[in-house]
Amino acid sequence: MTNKTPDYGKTFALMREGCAPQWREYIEHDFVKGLQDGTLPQASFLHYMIQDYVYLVHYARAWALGVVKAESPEEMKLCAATVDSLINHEFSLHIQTCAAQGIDEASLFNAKEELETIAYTRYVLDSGLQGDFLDLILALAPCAFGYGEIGLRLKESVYEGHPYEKWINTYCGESFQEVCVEVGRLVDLAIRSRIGDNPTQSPRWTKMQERFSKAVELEAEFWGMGLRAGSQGTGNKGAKHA
Ligand SMILES: Cc1ncc(CN)c(N)n1
Repeated sequence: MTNKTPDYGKTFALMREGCAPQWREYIEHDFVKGLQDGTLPQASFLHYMIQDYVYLVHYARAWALGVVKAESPEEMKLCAATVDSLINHEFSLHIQTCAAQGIDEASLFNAKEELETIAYTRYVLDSGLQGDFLDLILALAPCAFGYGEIGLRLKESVYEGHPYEKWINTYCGESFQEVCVEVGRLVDLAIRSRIGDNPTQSPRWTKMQERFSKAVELEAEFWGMGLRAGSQGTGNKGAKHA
């Protein structure tokens, strides 16, 4: 497993370091280990994918809120490009994986949300509704950076026929990695234009780190929800359980 920190910008490196234990719990979660060695129960994976589709719907709404809250054309364009990448690319992985199990997109869209899904997505949306652009993107960023790092770490373990080959290839793939680099650029740009070149010296830094760290914790809870589903045998096809 590669442990090198990916280069997603200056803020990512600082924020990741600022919540190192929580970051480890996120990217080294048992769910991720199960994806890597293929031992994750299919029921856990399917339940997670259904919930993750719902998560991505709200996550795309939150990026669209970024378009609303942006304060420069570049910020606006980067947020709009991320909305496009989510809806027209990342969604496909979930739609195809679930379709292979007989679950269509309409059922995914109407799936019943788990508490962890509600907690994480509404936290992100509320960060943007009650806060400003920085609050919003700091709550949004761990999603991209974490999956980017996990994708790169798991890349070496994938082989043809690996049960989670498509998932791993999506997140280590060029197009998702490009999104992570662009999100890193956006976060650095937004911070520099609002609070300057030494953000850790800003009175706002502690709150900014808290915003990021909370989203990281919610990511680990989200994996936990997926694992529990497999152990309880609730990860079946029905939208009722979804
Ligand atoms: C919960 C979660 N976090 C992050 C990602 C990567 N976009 C995702 N699909 N789902």
